[in-house]
Formats: sequence, structure tokens, C-alpha cells
Amino acid sequence: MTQQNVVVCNTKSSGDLSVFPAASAAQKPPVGGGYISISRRPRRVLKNLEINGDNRINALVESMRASSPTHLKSTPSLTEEHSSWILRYPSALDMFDEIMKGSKGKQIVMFLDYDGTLSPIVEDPDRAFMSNSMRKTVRKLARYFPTAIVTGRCKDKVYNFVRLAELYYAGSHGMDIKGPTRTSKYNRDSNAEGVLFQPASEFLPMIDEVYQQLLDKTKSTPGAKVENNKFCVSVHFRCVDEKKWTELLHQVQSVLKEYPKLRLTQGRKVVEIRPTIKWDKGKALEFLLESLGFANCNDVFPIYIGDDRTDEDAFKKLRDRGQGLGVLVSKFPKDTSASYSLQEPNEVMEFLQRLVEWKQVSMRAR
Ligand SMILES: O=P(O)(O)OC[C@H]1O[C@H](O[C@H]2O[C@H](CO)[C@@H](O)[C@H](O)[C@H]2O)[C@H](O)[C@@H](O)[C@@H]1O
Repeated sequence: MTQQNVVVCNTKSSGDLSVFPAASAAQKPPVGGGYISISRRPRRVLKNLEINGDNRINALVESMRASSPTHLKSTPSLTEEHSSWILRYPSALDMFDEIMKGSKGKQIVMFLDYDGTLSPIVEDPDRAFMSNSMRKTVRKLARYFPTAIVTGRCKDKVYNFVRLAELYYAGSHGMDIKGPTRTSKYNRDSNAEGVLFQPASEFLPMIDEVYQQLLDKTKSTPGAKVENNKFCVSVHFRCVDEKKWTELLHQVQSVLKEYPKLRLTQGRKVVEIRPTIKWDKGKALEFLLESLGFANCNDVFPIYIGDDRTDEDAFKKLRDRGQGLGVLVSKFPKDTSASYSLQEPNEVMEFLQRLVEWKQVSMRAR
């Protein structure tokens, strides 16, 4: 969280746009909106899409620039903007008692994003380690509440960072879901260990192919990093000179234009290539609630904590269901469907610790 700053951006969640076919997506302004859809089309249309593609690339570069710390420093109204933003999205720590009142009589279920939420943002994605104190906190949390990690990362990679077998894991933006492998209160009587869902498995060979091509295509751009997340691929910009961002996006586009079944979403100094299926973190949240037996229940209170645009799908899902709440992790004003905010992973840990203590106290009082 410390290295990434965020300015007000478009509210569109990645899921919103994912349902549009390429032609409709072309009419949507992409600034901060989630993704570019590049499709193989008959020649005349392709020309139009290429022009639109360039426009989108420029818009995407602008959006990435706007969210970089150097640009934020020159924003005079930032403090004022932040004050009014925090009134709309108050700190989940300050509002802890109210939040707990809202959950009264309901089963809390926890959903946690990984990067920027449980671990601070760092330059090297392979070194985004979680602190031992955060691990201890999440372990305790899972003793009292069913807990899932929902991430854009490959499931196995995030498991290696978190190393808690009692959790649910939804990797590749929810396209790779797995139940706990260690028995806990929440899976003893259920079929949790058997929970396994991979709605995009047919895309595996395509994703591997695209990964290889992206590795090759982007190797001429210093600092670019391509990460294979199994059902999606990330192309990292964080260590690339800003002047080279457009070039890098053109390299990505040149690969993607041959794959109309893949789409592009934007994250924190990263673009993510994923299947065009109607599946996102919001759908994963819903799937996990069903797996836990809360399909049509009113007595469930899901809490989703995340920092990125792809988490907006989950925040929106909770709003649509009228259940629980979303907490956005951000130090800077950002348009969101979450209800509350926390500034950085340390505050996330504090919030989780308070939840554990609250539960312990309420159990003792029984
Ligand atoms: O859904 P998430 O768990 O938030 O995953 C989204 C992406 O997170 C990772 O990238 C981000 O964190 C990196 C490490 O701090 C940082 O270097 C990068 O700039 C961020 O975008 C991950 O590496 C990506 O594959 C995920 O898609």
C-alpha cells in the first residue's frame, strides 16, 4: 500500500464490462474502467477497433500515470478531497462497534484479498511476503470465522505466501477455488475439502501459450515482468520507465489481438489477461457462500476486504445482495462500491485482531 497512490477513478468494476462483447466494449470509455477488449474481426471493423485500441491504450497509460505518486503530489485539493471521501467511506476501525452491531445474530464470513491487503505492495511480485504477525492474526481469525483468500494470483503461489491450510482459496480472480485441507470448525461437517471449482479450465492451454508469447514480446522492455497466474497472466509495469508504458501496452496488444477469447483488466501498475468468461471475484464470493451453506440465508454477514479494482466486483456483489459490507484498503480517495475504508495492511491486521477479540468476548459472555 505504501508505494501505490490512488486518485479518484472510474467506478466501473472489471465485472461490469466483462459481460459486453468486444463491439460494445469498444464504445465504452476505458479510463480506469477495468479493461480493454481486443477482438479478431473482419478487416473493416478490425481497422476501427485498432484505432479504438490505440485510444484505449492512451487512456490506460493516462489512467496509470494519474495514479502514480509523483502526479498526486501536485494535486492541491488532495487533503480536502480526502476529508470528504473519508466521510463517505469511514474507517472500519473507527466504525468497528457499529459494524459489529450490524452483524448481530449473523454468521460473519471473511473474504480477504492478498496483495495490498494482507501484504504491502512491493516492487518484486515474487517477494510480496506476508508478515508472521499477519499470518498469526489470519490463523486466529479462521478459528472463529470461515475465511477465504480471494486473489488475482495463482492459487498455489498465494498458498505459499499464506501457508494456512484451514482457509478457502480462490486464485486467478476466483477461477481456481479450493476448500480447506485442514479440518476446522467450519468444514468438519461439510464437504469443504471437496470444494474445487475451475470454471475456466478449458483456457489453460491458451493462457500458457499467451504467457510464452508475452514473455518473448516484452523482453525488449526493461523492467517488464510477466507472471503466469494459471488461468490469467499479469504484465507488470511497476519497474518500467513511464516513457515505455505505451510501448509495453502495444506489445501486449500485439499478442492479444490474436486471442478474441481473452480480455485485459487493469490493476495496480499491472494489466491482467484473462478469459472472457462471466466470472470474477464477486461470483467467487457468491460461490463460496453457497459452498458454505449460505446460499439463500439472511443470517450471514460477509465482510470483504480488498484494495484493487478487481475487488470492486465483490464489493458490488455484497451491495446487490444487501448483505455484509466491503472495506476498501486505500490511503487515497478512490471511487468504490465498498462501505468503509482502511489505509494499509497494518490497519487490516488491527481490524482482524479486533474481530477476533470481539468474538472471544462475546463467546465468554454466553
Ligand atoms: O488480487 P490481488 O491479490 O490483489 O492480486 C492482484 C495482483 O497482485 C500482484 O501484483 C500487485 O502486487 C505486487 C507485489 O506487491 C506489485 O509488485 C504489483 O505492482 C501489484 O500489481 C500480483 O503480482 C499480480 O499477479 C496480481 O494480479
